[in-house]
Parts: sequence; structure tokens; C-alpha cells
Amino acid sequence: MSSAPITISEIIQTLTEYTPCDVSDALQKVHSLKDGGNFPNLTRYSESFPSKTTVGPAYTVLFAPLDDPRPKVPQHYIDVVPENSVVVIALTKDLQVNYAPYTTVNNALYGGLMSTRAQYLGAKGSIIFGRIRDLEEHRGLKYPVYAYGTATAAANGSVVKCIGINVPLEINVGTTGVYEQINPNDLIIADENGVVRIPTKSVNLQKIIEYIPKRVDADQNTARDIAEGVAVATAQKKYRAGL
Ligand SMILES: O=C([O-])CC(=O)C(=O)O
Ligand code: NI
Repeated sequence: MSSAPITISEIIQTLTEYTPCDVSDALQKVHSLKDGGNFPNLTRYSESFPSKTTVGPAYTVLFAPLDDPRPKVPQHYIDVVPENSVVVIALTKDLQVNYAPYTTVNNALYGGLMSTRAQYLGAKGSIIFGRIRDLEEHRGLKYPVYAYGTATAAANGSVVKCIGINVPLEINVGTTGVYEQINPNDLIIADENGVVRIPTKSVNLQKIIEYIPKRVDADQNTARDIAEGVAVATAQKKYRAGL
């Protein structure tokens, strides 16, 4: 039996009730995505209160070295953040490396003033594939921010410039030469476990939303059996059959 199509805001509302781990399980199972949509190496530096899953369409921002031939975008990227979006900031490929700290930019791409403005405009959180500063400010705002690391000096204007908003981002995911693209409006789901991206153009969101509660239910039953002494292989076989 199939149910009526659900809207994007219903999907976002539903995903907020779950975790990025649940979404990764669904992306692995329903779409055979080996990495489960996960973008590795990001740490949550601040969170919302009450702490819950951050979900929203990606508003993408690209930073390049100051000497990049492309012009700087005329407006400040943070002043045009769409309501309910997740701000996703990345660097051009030449500023990324596939080992810690994942970027060659030692300065902070993002700080407290950016979170203050993003939150005012109704953004759900910010994901920075680079370093951030002003940790106490993000935490004081109870605004979720994820990043590769921290720094004290600002990067914007001193070592990098913003060359694109709502453009595809290429992220080095840690294997030589392998980049994953984040497109504007891809769905971002994040919590303390990490950050997941649902490539909205290439997946069946309805199937994912239908799979997640079944899998969460199965895992809860599996956990209960394991706590009562049942072997993992036995419990998983029992509850994951057909999923
Ligand atoms: O000034 C910057 O580029 C970053 C910063 O510290 C802030 O947003 O507060
Ligand atoms: Ni600052």
C-alpha cells in the first residue's frame, strides 16, 4: 500500500525526529550509497537547545584564495541566507587536503557574527568545511555549528574571498582524488554523530522516509533482545529480515 506523497517541509519535520545515523542506514539500504551520505571529519562545536537533529536544505557558499581569477560575490553571503536553510561553506579544491586538518587554510572561515546573522534570518545551522572561531558565541546563541577545527585569525578578506553562493561544492572526502559534490538544496542532517547529505535530485525521499521508522523499530527490538542475552547475529536476522 502506498501513501500520499509528502511535502518537503513534512520530510524535514520527520527527519528532525530521527538522527543522521538513521538517514545513513536508509541511504545505504534504499540507494546502496556505501558512505550513507556521510561527510567525514566534521565536529559539532555548538548545538541547539534543546539539542535535536539539525535538518534543512543546503545554502551553499564557496571560498577561494584571494588571487583566484573569479570575482568576489557583490553581496555578503550571510545577509542573503534563506530561512530554514543550513549554511554550508566550503573551500576550493586547491585549499583542501585529504588528511587532518583537511584544509590548508589556518585562519577561521566563520565566526560568531556570522552565526548571529544566520540565526536571525532563520537558518537551522552552519556546516563549515574549514576552521571556525568565537566558540563561546555560537554556544551562547544555541546555534549549531560544525567544522573541521578552530582558529583565532579571520580568513575572509585576508586569505580567502567568497566567490559563489548557491553553487555546487566539491568536498575532498579523504580518499585520494575522491570528491563528493554538495548541490544547493540538497538536504543536510546533522547531530553529534556527524553530518549527512541527502542528494535530493537522485534519491527517492519518500522511500527513505518510509524506511527509517521501520529500521529504527527493528533496531530497538534488536537492542532489547541483545540486552536480554540474545546473540547479535540471531537478533539482527530476526528483526532485519525483509528490511
Ligand atoms: O570576521 C569574520 O570573518 C569571522 C568572525 O570572526 C565572525 O563572524 O564573527
Ligand atoms: Ni568574530
